[in-house]
Amino acid sequence: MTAPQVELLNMTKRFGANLALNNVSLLIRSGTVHALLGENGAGKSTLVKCLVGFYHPENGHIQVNGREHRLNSPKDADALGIGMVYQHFTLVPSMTVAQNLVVSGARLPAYINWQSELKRLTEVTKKLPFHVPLDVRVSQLSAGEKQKAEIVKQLYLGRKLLILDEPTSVLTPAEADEVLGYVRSLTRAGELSAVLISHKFHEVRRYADDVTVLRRGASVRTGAVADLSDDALAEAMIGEPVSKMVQHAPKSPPKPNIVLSIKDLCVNGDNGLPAVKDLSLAVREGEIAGIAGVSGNGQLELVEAMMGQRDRNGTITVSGSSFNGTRKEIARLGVYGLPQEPLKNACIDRMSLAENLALRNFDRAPLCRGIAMNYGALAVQAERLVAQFRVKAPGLTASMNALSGGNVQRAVLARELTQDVRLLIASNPTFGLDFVACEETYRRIVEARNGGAAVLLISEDLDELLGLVDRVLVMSAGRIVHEVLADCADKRVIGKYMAGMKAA
Ligand SMILES: Nc1ncnc2c1ncn2[C@@H]1O[C@H](COP(=O)(O)OP(=O)(O)OP(=O)(O)O)[C@@H](O)[C@H]1O
Repeated sequence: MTAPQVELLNMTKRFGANLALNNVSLLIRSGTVHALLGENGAGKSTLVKCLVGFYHPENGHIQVNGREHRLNSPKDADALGIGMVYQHFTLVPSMTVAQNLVVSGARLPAYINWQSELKRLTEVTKKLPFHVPLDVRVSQLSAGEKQKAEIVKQLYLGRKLLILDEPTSVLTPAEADEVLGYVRSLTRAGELSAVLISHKFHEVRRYADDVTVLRRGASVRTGAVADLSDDALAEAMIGEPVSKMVQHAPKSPPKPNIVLSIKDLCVNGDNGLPAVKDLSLAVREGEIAGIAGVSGNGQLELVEAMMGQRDRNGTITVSGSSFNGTRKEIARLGVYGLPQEPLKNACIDRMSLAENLALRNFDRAPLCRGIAMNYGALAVQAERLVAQFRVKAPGLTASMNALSGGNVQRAVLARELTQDVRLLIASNPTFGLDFVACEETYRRIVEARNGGAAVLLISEDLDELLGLVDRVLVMSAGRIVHEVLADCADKRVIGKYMAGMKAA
């Protein structure tokens, strides 16, 4: 048996006055998958970053197979066979998968024998239940393939404790099953121990043996997954009994006026090849139109072209006016967005939370008087939005960098959804959110629709999409290949179109 037993004991970590971990202990039994659950900002990432030597706790220590170790840097974790697959990608886009894997080792020889390395790599990938193309540049891979390559990299590096931070958010349900099923089979064979951070209860139930719930930096519940119901886990996460899901306001039928109209849109991807091909669609007032599709089928390029961040051919109009995504047009036409990776695409990470909350209206009264900023009004607005959307942050003046992933998402939601929204473009808006925040996001999107906004929702989560939208459009290889009213939608048919097949 080579899978280690790893124990974290009494870990305490502060960021300034913020106690991110408060005396947390965690036992990862040899050959098991241990799930970590917790609301956004509960301390999950901080805990695992201590385990990979990235953060240094003020107190506490780590034992591997009963022996105490001090992790001063990620190199120490590497030497112990501990590795992590992050939410963001770490592979070099301009290199092939094989090149990335070979140069990822901590110690590189002066001379690389590519032939023998490639042989070794082929041996590793041959055993996998999924395909990872070794000779393709990472920039050409879909998000799902990149995520699989990240996992293969860790296995190739010989990790014995693998930490997976929300690994399935960019995978289709079938891919998620392949990847997590494989990790579980390695743990069951005694070759690996694993930590799985996830917000999805069904994933925890299916793939994890044990679970620990963190709340506000403390471990509040731990045990075998089989002994804990979903309600018990949810209650441990939020600290009170869970009331049933938020009831969405009843929907009113969409109005005939078209808000967003896209005609014959063509957009190239980063590789210079067409990513969106002659795409046309329309979204009406009071309607949520959902774009379903496996990531990497042109959704990103479509959104970027709509928001003026990418060259395009074809026409886009909002409420009858030509739309190029300029700041003036956005304000005049009421176009707001919840983009993917909000820290990168919707925030200025070094600026404060309060400043980021004002990015849409800093140049309008009451936030500015003439050319002078009114910092008092900026703070009042930030306080109101933080309370209303329950953003947890070290303070209003903390930089966006200091917020947990889910709280960045909440802050962007707060900023975008409290404007006069006439068109909302939401791209995987619940990526990384805990279940309470997901429900809140759904409620607010539905409220925007019921208030008369047109909503274009792009989501790789088919269940989420079918639960929210009025009409589904399936995007595959840059085109809309299928369209159906949500009430008549058949998940299997949509799945086939998503996979590029024609339904019978
Ligand atoms: N580099 C940092 N500087 C200051 N505070 C930080 C830093 N990183 C995390 N924090 C704070 O520590 C707390 C725990 O954050 P952490 O990222 O560990 O939460 P999480 O459970 O992983 O959340 P999520 O589900 O949103 O990813 C939060 O209050 C966060 O604001």
